[in-house]
Amino acid sequence: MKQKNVKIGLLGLGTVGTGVVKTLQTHQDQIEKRTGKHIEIRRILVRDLKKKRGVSVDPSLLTTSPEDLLSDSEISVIIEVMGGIEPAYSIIRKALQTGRHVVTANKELLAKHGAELLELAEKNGVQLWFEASVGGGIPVIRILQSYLHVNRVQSIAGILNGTCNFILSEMARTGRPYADVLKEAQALGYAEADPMNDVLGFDTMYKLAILSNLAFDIHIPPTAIETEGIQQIEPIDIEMAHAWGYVIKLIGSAAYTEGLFSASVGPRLLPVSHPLAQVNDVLNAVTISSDVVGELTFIGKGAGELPTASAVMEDLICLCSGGAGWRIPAFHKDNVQIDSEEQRVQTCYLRIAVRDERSNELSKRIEQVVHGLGGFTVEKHVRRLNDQTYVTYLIGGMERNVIRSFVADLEYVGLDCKPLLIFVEESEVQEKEIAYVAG
Ligand SMILES: NC(=O)C1=CN([C@@H]2O[C@H](COP(=O)(O)OP(=O)(O)OC[C@H]3O[C@@H](n4cnc5c(N)ncnc54)[C@H](OP(=O)(O)O)[C@@H]3O)[C@@H](O)[C@H]2O)C=CC1
Ligand SMILES: N[C@@H](CC=O)C(=O)O
Repeated sequence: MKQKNVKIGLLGLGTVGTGVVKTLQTHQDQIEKRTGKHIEIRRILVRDLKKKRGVSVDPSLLTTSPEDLLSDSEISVIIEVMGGIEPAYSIIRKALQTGRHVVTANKELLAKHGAELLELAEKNGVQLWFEASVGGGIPVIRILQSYLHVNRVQSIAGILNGTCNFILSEMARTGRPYADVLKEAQALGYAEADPMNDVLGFDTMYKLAILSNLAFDIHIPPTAIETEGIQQIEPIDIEMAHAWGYVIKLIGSAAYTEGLFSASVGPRLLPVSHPLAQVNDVLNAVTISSDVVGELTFIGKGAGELPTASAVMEDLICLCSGGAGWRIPAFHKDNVQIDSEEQRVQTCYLRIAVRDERSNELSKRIEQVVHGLGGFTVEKHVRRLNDQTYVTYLIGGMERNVIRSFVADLEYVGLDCKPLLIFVEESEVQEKEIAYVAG
């Protein structure tokens, strides 16, 4: 980038946009010293001109019309921190087509339209940067883009959603209910505009799709990733997991070997000794396993105003400094063969909640069916809470799809027992097996 004064069009002045403006206000000197450029925010697109802002900005910069940014020939970089598909997608397309570089934090947009937008950027001789789209302040995109050229990445696994990690850690620390902690995550600016994107696992799914595209040099649409959320987890699940030596985390993991890609997102029981088990609060962690360097793990704040603004600003600074020597990210168009994880034999946690008088009958039936399907009960616990009896199990020896269809049947036959199934990430249940427990 040749010009000394770089003029920015900012799309959005919410949590991340506010962090970007604050960081520019407090770090302009350092940026100038390091890049020789002066950064100026020229226009800011918002929805509501009257809204109270968390940072002081000249009100004349605010506009509700994207055209005010796109028609300003002085603007050479668009920073998109508004979220969602439309109007972000159309504005970014126009920005790239009219020769503007784009920096975005929008994981949904990248996961769904990354290949097309990167191609459009290349065609128009501009760049599209998206470090903030995964892992908040952790520079994991940069690592995949610019550090692992000689390595073949075999797998990626991690905690990729700050909101869910905050909810699960806070529930574990305080015993507070899920809905209560979700509200706090929203107030702290961690959650998406629609927090269902966080708790149903979609945000992690988008991030895992982006990482997979970059790490494995293949095209992975987000729909290829089996996804479950944390919305059904109750304090008792966290407590029982803990009693049996586990911690519950929302994990996204993907592997690519011999042309086969497999990936999933869902709550998992991690043994307390697992490296990701002690990654708490809003922290994210990503482990990349590759053939030459081995395992690399990165931990840092995965959401929030300043950590995310840091990633956006680092992209902007790289862009201003030429971004030399970095591989244009792949996002190849060829589709890849998807391998289901459903045939995997995996230990699982099963919880049912029933009215007292039915708990004995139902739990006996569950144990018999599990046994009949080749599984075995490793642990069992019965707890009375309010007007319900919670029966929790650790079950071994069954394929994912077999236990899943058994649990679906429990619901199908009208047993109002609120079943919850969570798979164990790593386990040694063959050694810990105690016996088949039947009444
Ligand atoms: N929050 C976080 O910790 C992180 C967020 N991200 C991503 O960054 C992006 C922004 O997130 P966040 O800052 O939390 O979102 P917010 O909801 O806090 O802010 C969104 C901003 O965009 C503006 N906006 C939204 N839609 C429109 C529209 N149609 N027209 C004009 N303006 C619009 C809003 O205007 P107004 O204020 O007037 O309503 C608001 O200023 C998302 O893609 C998110 O996934 C990525 C990493 C972390
Ligand atoms: N809602 C997201 C924000 C960052 O990507 C999260 O909680 O991780």
